[in-house]
Amino acid sequence: MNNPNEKSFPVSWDQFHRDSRALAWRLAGLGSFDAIVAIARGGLVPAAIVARELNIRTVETVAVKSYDHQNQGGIKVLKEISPPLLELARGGAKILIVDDLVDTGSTARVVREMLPGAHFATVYAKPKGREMVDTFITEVSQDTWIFFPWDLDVAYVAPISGGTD
Ligand SMILES: O=P(O)(O)OC[C@H]1O[C@H](OP(=O)(O)OP(=O)(O)O)[C@H](O)[C@@H]1O
Ligand SMILES: O=c1[nH]c(=O)c2nc[nH]c2[nH]1
Ligand SMILES: [Mg+2]
Repeated sequence: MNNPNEKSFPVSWDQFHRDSRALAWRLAGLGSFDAIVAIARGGLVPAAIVARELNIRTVETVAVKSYDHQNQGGIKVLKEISPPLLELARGGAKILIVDDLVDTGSTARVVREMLPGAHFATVYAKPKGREMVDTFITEVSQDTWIFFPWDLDVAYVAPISGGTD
């Protein structure tokens, strides 16, 4: 498959922490949540930061795989939400779903169906998927690939002039 991501948006740990905290500030204005469901793997880091900021101790996971590197495949649910969490939701608890980003919205659609009344929050959103998210912090264009800090390393970059030193 050709890579439709012409632009790249690399995010440092520092920036990701700031953006996740900004998400927590915004969510704090919406009242309290009883539990978080993190969409693993990408949602684990922002979920931990939001859980710390909002003092939410019940953190559940759902594991969804949609991409191999930058190529989207079929959606696979690798780990379902646990029955006690679903029971909590059915009993009227306020559930917050957290992911790192929404791109096409496919992952969000699948998880929303599992928890219809939950609030869905991501740090970043692309235009195709933003309607699927209740709260996000930064929008990036559809042709941009976001590089998260856990996928990056410090590496040499050639000078703008094209030379090697
Ligand atoms: O809106 P979509 O087009 O569905 O894309 C967004 C999803 O894709 C990425 O997960 P990925 O499938 O790469 O798995 P990972 O979280 O384990 O890296 C990202 O973490 C989101 O969960
Ligand atoms: O690291 C990632 N960056 C992205 O922009 C993206 N879109 C879907 N899945 C993604 N993973
Ligand atoms: Mg993911």
